[in-house]
Amino acid sequence: MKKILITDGMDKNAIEILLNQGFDVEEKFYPEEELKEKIKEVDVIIVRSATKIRQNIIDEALKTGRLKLVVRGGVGLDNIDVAYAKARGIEVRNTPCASSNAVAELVLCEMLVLARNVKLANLTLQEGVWAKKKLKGTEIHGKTLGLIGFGNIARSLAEKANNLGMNVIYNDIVEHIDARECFKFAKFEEIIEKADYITVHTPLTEDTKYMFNKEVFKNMKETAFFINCARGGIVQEEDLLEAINTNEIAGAAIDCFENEPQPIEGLLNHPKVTVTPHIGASTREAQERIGLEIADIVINYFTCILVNASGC
Ligand SMILES: O=C(O)[C@H](O)COP(=O)(O)O
Repeated sequence: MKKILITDGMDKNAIEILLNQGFDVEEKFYPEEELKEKIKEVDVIIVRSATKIRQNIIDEALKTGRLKLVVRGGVGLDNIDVAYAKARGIEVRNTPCASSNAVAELVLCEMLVLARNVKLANLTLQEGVWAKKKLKGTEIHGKTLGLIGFGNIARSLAEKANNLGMNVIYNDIVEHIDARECFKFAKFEEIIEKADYITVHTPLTEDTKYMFNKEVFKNMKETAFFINCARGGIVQEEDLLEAINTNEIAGAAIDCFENEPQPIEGLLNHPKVTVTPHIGASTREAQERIGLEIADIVINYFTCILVNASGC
């Protein structure tokens, strides 16, 4: 019987599907040292972003040769040493589209929260201060949204923002064809200088590490907001804090931190920074879609192996 280990949770219906297909499923988080042992006993491991599948874990798996498939329920693969695993015959898969809408909706929510000073309004009212006069906000309608990276999430967000009357400009490694000409390709520097909301949607790689730093924040508008629902590490967080404290930018919304689950204090406690604990993909709908896609990936993987083995 093929054994599946799920370490960061998975939709219950999808687990049911795997059980009904005859897989032996264990759902439990193992800290690194324990995972080094556990990984030797499983054929498949299913993770989100909390579990790290680094070379040391893969090396342990190779001692028994049982691990065949690593599935990332979600998009970012920066917690898995993909090339190392694949070079050793272990397949790695993710679910690249299933959570796009959920993350795009969170970014949209963050823009409105920033525009209308919702965090400050909450904090002051909870302290008994009726700060109505100080809380005059702005509207996102008519403002410019600058997207850095134009993959599935950014495109979903671009559509929504466009429907709400925003101008959308984007930068990516390639210029995308947009027949309706709703979204305009722009240089990175141009987006930084022009946009009222800058939101990053790239993976964390050697090229994007600290892409947002002192120099970049210095060139943003004083009224602009910065949003990161992509990955910590793309942003130099100390530089972001300084830019907000010196009024170089107006504020930020951060869902992904360099050091999770213990972000730096300065960001957590700042009245102009909205913080959430990496919940972009955490909607019921997204997790259902992710679960079903994972079940499909696992079932297809083993079906193909059987078909190939029988020489069909
Ligand atoms: O890369 C992703 O899919 C998102 O960052 C969500 O990560 P999570 O599954 O750990 O919430």
